[in-house]
Amino acid sequence: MREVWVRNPLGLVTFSFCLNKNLCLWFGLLMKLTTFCVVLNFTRQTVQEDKALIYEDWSENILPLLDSEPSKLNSIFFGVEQYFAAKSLISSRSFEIDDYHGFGMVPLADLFNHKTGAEDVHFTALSSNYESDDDEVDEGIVDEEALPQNTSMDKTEESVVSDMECSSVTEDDTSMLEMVLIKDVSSGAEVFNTYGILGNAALLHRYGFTEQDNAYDIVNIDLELVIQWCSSLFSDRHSRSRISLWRRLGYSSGSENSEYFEISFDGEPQIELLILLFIIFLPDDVYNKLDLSVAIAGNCHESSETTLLIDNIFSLKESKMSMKPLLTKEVCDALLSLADIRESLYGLKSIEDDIEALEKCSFVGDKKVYHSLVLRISERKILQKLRNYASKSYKITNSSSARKKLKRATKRGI
Ligand SMILES: C[S@@+](CC[C@H](N)C(=O)[O-])C[C@H]1O[C@@H](n2cnc3c(N)ncnc32)[C@H](O)[C@@H]1O
Repeated sequence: MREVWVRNPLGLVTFSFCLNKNLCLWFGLLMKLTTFCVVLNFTRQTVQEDKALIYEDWSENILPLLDSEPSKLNSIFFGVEQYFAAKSLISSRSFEIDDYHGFGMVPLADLFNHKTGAEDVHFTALSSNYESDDDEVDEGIVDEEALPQNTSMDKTEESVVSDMECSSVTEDDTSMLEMVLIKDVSSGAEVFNTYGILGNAALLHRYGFTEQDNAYDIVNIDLELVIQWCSSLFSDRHSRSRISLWRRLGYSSGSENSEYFEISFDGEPQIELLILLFIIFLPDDVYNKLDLSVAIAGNCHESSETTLLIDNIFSLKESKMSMKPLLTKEVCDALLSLADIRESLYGLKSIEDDIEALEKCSFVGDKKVYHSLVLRISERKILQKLRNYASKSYKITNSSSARKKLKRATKRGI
């Protein structure tokens, strides 16, 4: 394995890593073995699923070695707890390099701490072999031409760079990864990378830390929780049939036992949740018509009313602009109830108690307590925004329908 300094055509000083493909592939394989999902939507279920997968890996790959006779492994170092610890360490220091290399641990690249949306360095693929359908293969891989043309390196460093092994780097070298400084960094300041656009639960799960005021933070509401709430208002039969229709309309996602809805940092619920709540509150006759239309199949709807409803629902999926019709009083009240039920999962302590505890807690002292408090507070603030969203949306929808009623009445001369 070797590393070289190179200058790219734009004059950016970059540091390239020569990847040992076998090493990368090995770690890639390791990552795949445990199917560690590097997706935005980390949830409680993801943590549980990952734990189960890691346990499965350990049982399949390590346990037979321990059980084999004569075993050369000291079981003290190869228990499941040790396996979890090693796996966490690897996971916190590896990332998806690109489509070609998959997951890997890149020497030096793991030096950088993460900053959401304000990183100083990017990793770029040198060779066209890395190119995927998208121009950007992952958050760290960028188009060099889009980068700023200045660099914080001074002349002395540049000349050192040009003296080095530039000639050994070719455009088609599939083993090269380039690190580009994308903005000036003051001398002595920390240089940050980004591990991606991740909410606090994802950061905590994968890397063991959180960020205050993380604009990509989200809260998940499990489908299970929605089902429980629904069953408290309606019969089980009602809940089951409405959820089934929602699924048949194609709005469910993920596996049946790990479905959830996201609430964005601004408190906006995922449209799929609004559609489900809307379907739950449909009057029986409208529900029956819709159900029949869906059963009859595809697009040959019998009544124009049903067609309109389905069309509305489908166009809602494409455009956020038309979310308003979904925000009926019942749906908004349901959102308020769901926010309360979700909040009750944090236990008896109020958000104010959490804020007070965070003020007293030091970042360096008890990291676990610190980061769990940041996560709780951030999520609870999002739930508060969800409540504001529900109250505000209802007021807006209500006042606009009141205006429409007034207009109609005026036209009729009432
Ligand atoms: C790839 S390493 C980064 C370099 C690391 N600080 C080191 O000591 O080599 C990833 C780990 O660094 C820590 N880390 C990275 N960014 C952080 C941040 N913004 N705040 C707190 N810890 C961070 C976390 O422990 C994470 O698991």
